[in-house]
Amino acid sequence: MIQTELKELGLAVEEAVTAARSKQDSQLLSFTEPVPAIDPVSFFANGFSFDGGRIFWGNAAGSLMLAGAGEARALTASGNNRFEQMESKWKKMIQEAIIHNPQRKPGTGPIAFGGFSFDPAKPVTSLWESFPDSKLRIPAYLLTVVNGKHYLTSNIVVDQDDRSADIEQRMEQDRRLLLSSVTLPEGPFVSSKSEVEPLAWKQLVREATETIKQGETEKIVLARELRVQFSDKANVAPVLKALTASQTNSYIFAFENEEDCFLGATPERLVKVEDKKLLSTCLAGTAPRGTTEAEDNRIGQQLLTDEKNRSEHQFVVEMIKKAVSACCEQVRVPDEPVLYPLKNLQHLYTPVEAVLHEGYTILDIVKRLHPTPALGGLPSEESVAFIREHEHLDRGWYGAPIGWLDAYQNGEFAVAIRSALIQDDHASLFAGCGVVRDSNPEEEYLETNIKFTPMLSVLGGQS
Ligand SMILES: C=C(O[C@@H]1C=C(C(=O)O)C=C[C@H]1O)C(=O)O
Ligand SMILES: [Mg+2]
Repeated sequence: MIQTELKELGLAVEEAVTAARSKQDSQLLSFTEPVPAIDPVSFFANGFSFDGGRIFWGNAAGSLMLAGAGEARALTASGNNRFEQMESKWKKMIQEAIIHNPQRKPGTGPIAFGGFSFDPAKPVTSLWESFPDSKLRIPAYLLTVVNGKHYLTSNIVVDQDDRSADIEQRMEQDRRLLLSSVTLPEGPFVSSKSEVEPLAWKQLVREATETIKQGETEKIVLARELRVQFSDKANVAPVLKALTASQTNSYIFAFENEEDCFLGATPERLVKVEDKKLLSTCLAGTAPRGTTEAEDNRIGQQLLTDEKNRSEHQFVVEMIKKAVSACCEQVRVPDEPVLYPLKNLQHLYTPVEAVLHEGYTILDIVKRLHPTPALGGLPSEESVAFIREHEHLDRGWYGAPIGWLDAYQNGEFAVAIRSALIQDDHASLFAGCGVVRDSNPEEEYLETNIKFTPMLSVLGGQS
């Protein structure tokens, strides 16, 4: 990494052009500067015409938001060692970049943002054909809002025959467009919806409980799909606006790939790393919210003591604790879960804190954690094999890590649940649940129904 001391954009661009000429290859320049406040959803909306697609991220704490437009570079990897491949591609790219980012705030500079498929060994159907096994994108333009301060990072690929003046002019035009105020278009409206094979899904839940009773596994997470048709091509920006407003306590994410957009509001952190401090989350076990405070409390208390839900949860705690302990010190995990309330439902929640051992990166942790028993099952290999063989759904990026990392060893990945894949005038929504020994197919079916509601309502499918 060449950390430039240059203050002026013009000088940085000239330095990049000179570097491109001397190595006779393209040069990535990343230039970060403070900018006046702008709503990240407006920035996202303004970015619709940039090649490659847009990205969006808002963390559950509300302290970091990212909005990106265009694609300066893309890193892809496939197969079993996709996390290692990604790590080495990312390191190489950062080493060769010219980076101007005096303040080095988390989530600024040349970040890589993207996701991974749930199971690279499962055949891909046409549904997810534009989403590779794994893809991290370095957006051309990135707005970072961190602790209320706004930064713009421009990631520019400079070629040997580029002229500095032309590049600066193009950047000036782009930033004027992206930072301008905008009126958001109308959100989508669902004209029809259809559940994919609900009866076959319930039957599969029954089969999973049989498999568990035979002692082959202890927990298997099964998911299903709900398809919705819109009256017109769907606009994503107003959906993000609605999710940000309605789903507090959740990570709001979007990854647009050309015409398709995968987005959601997930409560489930996989891992966060900042200054070597690691946070992970065990989230499993579900109940609805009550309509009155008294009813809500009663349901919550029941959830906290319910054996079936506690067992779903405990499998996750044990696995995450073990995986984190293998590469961290000072691992702290409370003995008992607490409630994690969301708009439409509540979960059992156990936070995990630790300090990363020297030499480990966030992608090492993502690799060790994915899939946790919150999305795969326990033991992992057997439950994922069951899902691969029996589940009809092509999960694609659903249920898998989505998030970002920066050049300073910070990053955060969430588990992409409560999500939808929007494709032009239709979308697929995904929801799953943890099947254990005494799961009841009808109850699990109802649980997945509630898990569809956060996305369904912002897509104009429910009041
Ligand atoms: C699989 C999903 O959620 C997971 C399953 C849960 C459960 O079965 O209780 C709860 C939270 C998540 O771990 C989903 O929302 O699609
Ligand atoms: Mg459950």
